[in-house]
Amino acid sequence: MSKVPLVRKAIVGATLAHNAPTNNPNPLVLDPTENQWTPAALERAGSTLKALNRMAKRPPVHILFEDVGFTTSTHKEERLILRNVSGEFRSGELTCVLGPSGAGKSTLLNILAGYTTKGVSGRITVNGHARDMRVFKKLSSYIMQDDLLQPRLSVCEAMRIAADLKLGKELGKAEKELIVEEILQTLGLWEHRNTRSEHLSGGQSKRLSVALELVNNPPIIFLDEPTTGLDVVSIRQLVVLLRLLSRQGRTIICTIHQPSASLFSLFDRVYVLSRGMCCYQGAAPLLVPFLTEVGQICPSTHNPADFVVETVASDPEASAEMSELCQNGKLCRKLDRMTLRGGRKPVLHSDESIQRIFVEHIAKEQMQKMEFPTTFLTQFLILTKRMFMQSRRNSITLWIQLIHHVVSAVLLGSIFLFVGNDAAVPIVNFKFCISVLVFFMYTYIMIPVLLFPLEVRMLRREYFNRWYGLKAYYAALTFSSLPVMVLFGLLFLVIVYLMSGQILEWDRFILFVFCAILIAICSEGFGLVVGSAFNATNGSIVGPATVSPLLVLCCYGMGFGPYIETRMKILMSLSYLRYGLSGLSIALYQKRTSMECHQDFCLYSDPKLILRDVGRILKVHKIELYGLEFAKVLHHISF
Ligand SMILES: Nc1ncnc2c1ncn2[C@@H]1O[C@H](COP(=O)(O)OP(=O)(O)OP(=O)(O)O)[C@@H](O)[C@H]1O
Repeated sequence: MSKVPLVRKAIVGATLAHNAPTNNPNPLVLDPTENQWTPAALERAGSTLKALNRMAKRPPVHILFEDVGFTTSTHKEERLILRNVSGEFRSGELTCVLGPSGAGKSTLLNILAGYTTKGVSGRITVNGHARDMRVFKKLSSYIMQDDLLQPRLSVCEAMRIAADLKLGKELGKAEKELIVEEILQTLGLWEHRNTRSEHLSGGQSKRLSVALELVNNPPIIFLDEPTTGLDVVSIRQLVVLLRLLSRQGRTIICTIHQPSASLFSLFDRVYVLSRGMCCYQGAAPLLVPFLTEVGQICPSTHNPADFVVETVASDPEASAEMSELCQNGKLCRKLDRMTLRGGRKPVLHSDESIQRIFVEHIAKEQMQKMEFPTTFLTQFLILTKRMFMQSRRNSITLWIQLIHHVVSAVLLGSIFLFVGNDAAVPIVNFKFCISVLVFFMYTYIMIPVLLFPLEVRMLRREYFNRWYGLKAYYAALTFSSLPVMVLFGLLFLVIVYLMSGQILEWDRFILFVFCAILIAICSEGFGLVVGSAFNATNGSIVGPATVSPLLVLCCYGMGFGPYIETRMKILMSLSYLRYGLSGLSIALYQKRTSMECHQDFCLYSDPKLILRDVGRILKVHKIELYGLEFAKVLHHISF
């Protein structure tokens, strides 16, 4: 019998037993007729995630913030986005941050999660200690509104990679498998485990985002607008799931646009923001009595969430009064006893026990001294494997690249047909070198300029949630692009080298290929810099616009090489392309016999003269060394 069915049986036995009478295979999908969070549903869901909680133990987290302000400044004005708001989010509770559009909900979440740090004032404490971002980032997960999933990976593959990166050596392979399966079962994704992420529905994608972040069992999870774009059923499933996660001792904070009345009742705590001020903080059932205190009577037929948002948005006076009454978040309306309708009680810890567990956890973290759960080498290997898998499955892109290389090679070869050994047209052969340079430059700059901005959005989530370091990511990215670059580049170069009739000597050809690949690697590094700083639209303007002057500088001096002015030489030394062009022309002309002359007189029969006159002066070995060093430096900078 295979291991997986055994594991599955062990984990979900109880769940399936519960589901049998209702014939409901997914513990979180409530019956269509079941419009409430019933004891049965809670019991079904509560029987899951046991392995995760047992194996990846984490301390509960209370987060307290006092007088948090956020100001943005432009050259024209300073804008106060958050006005000294206070509040507290506790473990075992599901909190909803409500407010009209532009109230500052995402800003508050960004600040609490540590995503925004500049321009922030106030105090944030975690379990009574000042927030230490190094520890806090390992304990928290932030699921952003526009989170993208890694394409071309199945649900199971994505989860396994997340487990390898986030759990490291903390757990063995079998335990990770168990956790992955348990989470997928709980989130109702097990039956879609072999579906690629790009084929998942909106609700399933959101659940996968949550599943990926759950792998290391973070005790605090922030979600920005997790329900955007989902239908009513998916929204309900997701909120029910979040409630289950909070019931197991986690602190879950999410912003939600207009929850329905039944959905609103699933939240333990509500935090209302308006114009950067806190207008209410406390238990969801106490919101309506609070509104009554400020003269805003919510009709019994009205959804309290809609009512409060409408009130604070349309009535600034009421909003100010509410803010004053709750002291901008300092006062929290609490239920005497946290009661759940028919469900299990949340795991609530005493403040003293939380303090003790947390201090122990910090001591353990400080002993480990590791910023990420895995070493650089492990991150590099896992990421390289993931990138190889993705590029292998992206067959259309590979075909396009292959056709691009072959067609361009045949075109270039036809233009420069058999010019390689003809002393009558030496400058034409030099132009051949420039054409090869331009091909590698544009091809390998434009790929990252167009594709990397999308990748950056995925990278942002994974890096922020401490999956891996940037060095490991860029090393894996460069390494994983090498095979395609070398293979297709070689194909291109074989075609153009033969068609243009260059001298057939192995060492010459190898040096020519080596220089061309170095140009490609440097150009890719340049493209990554542009792609990480600009979106695809701006990048496709900035990329070529930046590289064009470098191209001009690299070709300067053609025909009057020995007379290039010193200031121009200095400027030219800034262009990595110049070193590339020197390398290519040296590969073709250095130490070779005189070129064939089919006319009475050929000025450039001696290849040394060509090198001199096109500005590739004869200090050949020095140029080569500088070129390689500069290429290395440029590539490092791009890291
Ligand atoms: N970095 C920034 N620079 C300038 N203005 C900002 C910045 N960040 C946020 N704002 C402004 O702060 C206000 C609050 O933005 P925020 O995204 O937090 O609102 P929100 O409540 O999440 O709105 P929505 O529900 O529409 O997403 C908005 O007016 C926004 O324009």
